[in-house]
Amino acid sequence: MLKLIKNGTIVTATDIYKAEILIEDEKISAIGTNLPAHGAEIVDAKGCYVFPGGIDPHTHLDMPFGGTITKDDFESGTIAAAFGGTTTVIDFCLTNKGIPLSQSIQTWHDKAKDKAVIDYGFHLMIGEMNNDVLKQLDGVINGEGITSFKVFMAYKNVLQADDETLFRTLIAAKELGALVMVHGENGDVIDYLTKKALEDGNTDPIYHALTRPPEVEGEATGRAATLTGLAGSQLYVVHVSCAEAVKKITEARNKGFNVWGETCPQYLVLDQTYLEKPNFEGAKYVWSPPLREKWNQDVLWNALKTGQLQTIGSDQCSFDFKGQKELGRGDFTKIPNGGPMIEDRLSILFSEGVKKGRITLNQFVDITSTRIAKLFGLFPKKGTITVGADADLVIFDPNVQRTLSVEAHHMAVDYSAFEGMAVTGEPISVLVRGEFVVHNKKFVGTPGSGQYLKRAKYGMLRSSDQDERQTI
Ligand SMILES: NC(=O)NCCC(=O)O
Ligand SMILES: [Zn+2]
Ligand SMILES: [Zn+2]
Repeated sequence: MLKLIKNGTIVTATDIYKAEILIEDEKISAIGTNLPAHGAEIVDAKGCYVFPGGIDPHTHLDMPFGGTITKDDFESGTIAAAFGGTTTVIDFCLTNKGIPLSQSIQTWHDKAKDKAVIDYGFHLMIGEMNNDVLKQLDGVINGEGITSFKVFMAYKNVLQADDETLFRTLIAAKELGALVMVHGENGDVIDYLTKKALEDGNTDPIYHALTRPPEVEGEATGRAATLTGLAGSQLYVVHVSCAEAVKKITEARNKGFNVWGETCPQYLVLDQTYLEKPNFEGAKYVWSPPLREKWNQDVLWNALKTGQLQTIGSDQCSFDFKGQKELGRGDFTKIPNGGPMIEDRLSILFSEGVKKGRITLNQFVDITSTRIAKLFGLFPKKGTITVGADADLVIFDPNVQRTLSVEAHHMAVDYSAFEGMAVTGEPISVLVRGEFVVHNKKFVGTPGSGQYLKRAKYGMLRSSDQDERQTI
């Protein structure tokens, strides 16, 4: 079925212009003015921007963590993502030591395949590195098209890997063409500080933040960056929350190291005082790294503006307040770490970023979509509006005023991290490969219609699942 999007303003990472978009067989087949309709369904985007679909490089859907399992799975999570203007997620596939990687990947395929309403890929957690794991990586990259690995430097005795594992993963990634992602916090120091806090009777949610000071994020980020330079490899630091970590990334980049950084909407608009909310409500804001003193927000916005940080991920990892976050009443270390952000990523960046003059409209597209597609081997199939690209499009009204709230959102979780926040701008309709998933603010998608994405190696282009081409 043909569709013709008319009267909208197309925005890419580089251009802003008025034109029509013709969609045919899942792809953009023409862009121009006065395009022949050929019986196409006409989609009126008057007064709206047309963005490439958002790509969320950092989600945890249907993930066991903290003695429970995230509330949003691949169905509710991707529906919420679509309402927020995201058409692709890259979720973290957890692994267990000694278990074949293919088994863990299959578990993640099973979680996603009948549920996702938008397209999806996986990053693979590396918890140990040895010859047996090394042998399996060729299949992971060339078979599964998983071209990014995640190493946790925190969560001691749970997910944390040691420095040898990180270093060997960096070396392997360089040889194989993968991007290494790190959760940059010093897990050993955090482990000591949390034990000490509990011994001293400090059990409230605020101690989650006080036992993970910015220095432990800066130290781990700097260590990972140094090891990346030594290995001549490539690194992507997830969920950067503070000035200390931005500084380490900037220093590494200034030395010419291939180091990239992501921040998240929560660090841009919320601060550490949220963990002090009474009646244990601070638990709603417990995630890692923690929220920081407010002044860090200016540093993060400036880093996005100047390119010291390049992307924004949601770090969606949602737990209900009732029954899940409450597991940590009387012991903050038992509060499941994570929050619900998948739906609000674009809206917050647009409203607080573009509307307030902190970033440009083109930067907004680059930060939420294009750069992510390039770093994670999806460009130009995803991440831009061009002939031949997947017709993943967001029709976005830049003038709607609304309030973020648990009643208005579509995540399965029982609270909003951004409750009461006024934002300007809203995705009105969202298409994935030419089909509406959200149409005039109503969900019209189908669970299971989302496709698994095999991604190109680091620095390579991807036009289809089969096609990997020249270095960007
Ligand atoms: N961020 C968080 O607290 N939970 C999700 C897991 C992670 O990204 O560290
Ligand atoms: Zn993390
Ligand atoms: Zn995460």
